[in-house]
Amino acid sequence: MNLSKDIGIDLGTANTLVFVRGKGIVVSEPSVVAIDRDSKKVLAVGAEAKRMVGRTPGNIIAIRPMKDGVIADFDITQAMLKYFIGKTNARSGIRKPMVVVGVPSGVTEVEKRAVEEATFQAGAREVHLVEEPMAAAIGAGLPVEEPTGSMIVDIGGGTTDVAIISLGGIVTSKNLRIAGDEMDESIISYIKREYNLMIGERTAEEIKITIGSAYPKPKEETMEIRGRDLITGLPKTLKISSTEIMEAMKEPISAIIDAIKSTLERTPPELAADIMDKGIMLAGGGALLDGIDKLVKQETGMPVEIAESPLDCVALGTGKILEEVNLFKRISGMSK
Ligand SMILES: Nc1ncnc2c1ncn2[C@@H]1O[C@H](COP(=O)(O)OP(=O)(O)OP(=O)(O)O)[C@@H](O)[C@H]1O
Repeated sequence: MNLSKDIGIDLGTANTLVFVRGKGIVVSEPSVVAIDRDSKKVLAVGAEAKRMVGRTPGNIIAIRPMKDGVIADFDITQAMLKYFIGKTNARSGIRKPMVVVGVPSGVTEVEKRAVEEATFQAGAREVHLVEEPMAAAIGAGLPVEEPTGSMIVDIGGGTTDVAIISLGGIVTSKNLRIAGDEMDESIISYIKREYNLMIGERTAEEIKITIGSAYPKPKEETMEIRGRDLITGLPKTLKISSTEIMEAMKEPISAIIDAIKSTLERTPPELAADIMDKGIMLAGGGALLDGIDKLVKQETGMPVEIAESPLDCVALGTGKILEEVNLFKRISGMSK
């Protein structure tokens, strides 16, 4: 019998997912915390707090404590983790849980220690960190332990991780602090520049998910959006097209393509040959962007596949690491 309910966490910029050993993913919520500005009291966490973003009265502020994949606000991250871990009932076990947390590749030692510390404070007995691209590759079902090259591109909210993995280790990787959030920001600036209309972050994300694409759509789509006219100061409705949105998001998307290309350029020839055969696996919420697979294929000439549940890969990977002790021992880069 297990005395503790061990858990795996994808502590993401946009979403936090928690995997409980033997159960699977039990929490999947936005990484948002609403607090009272004066008392600093936490009022809501997760989905409930996200609904408040951009709609909060003066004394309530909604905070995304993770930025660019790392902790931007320590106390709030810790409160958020405590809440999510609490939701799993993991602390009701006889022993406190062992926790495996995914962190972006390329985070500094200081950033790693902050994640560890926040996880301990939130009630963990033992904390192990795994690099997100490794966890994502495991979660996407890539044969990370085999002597063959696998390539994973994890496009999240704050970071894009690109990695070539072989024999349980990351051979080459690149971490880019450009991902889904930058796509939203570029939609905001495009609409401001072209139409003098101010829209919020949530609207921008909705536009991206509804009509955004990385590759021309077979048929143009349109969408009505609402915002505040910067000249009159009044609310205004506007119709926007998928072609415009594709144009608006060009910069962050080409930065992601460049990161993929430069990682391929640094890949040892034998492994590059494996990738040519087996292709590139896309994971993270950004893999759901319409046409991103087509664009990556066109720009690299490699076969491209989208993971089965792109948003769940890192959490599923941390879960597999918890469940398979041997895998845990064999993959390098696990740190305590
Ligand atoms: N259908 C979709 N089309 C385009 N983008 C999407 C779609 N669904 C989700 N996203 C984007 O995916 C991002 C979130 O992905 P994910 O949950 O993998 O990130 P995260 O793990 O929280 O972030 P990070 O890895 O940077 O810490 C957000 O920017 C979200 O807007």
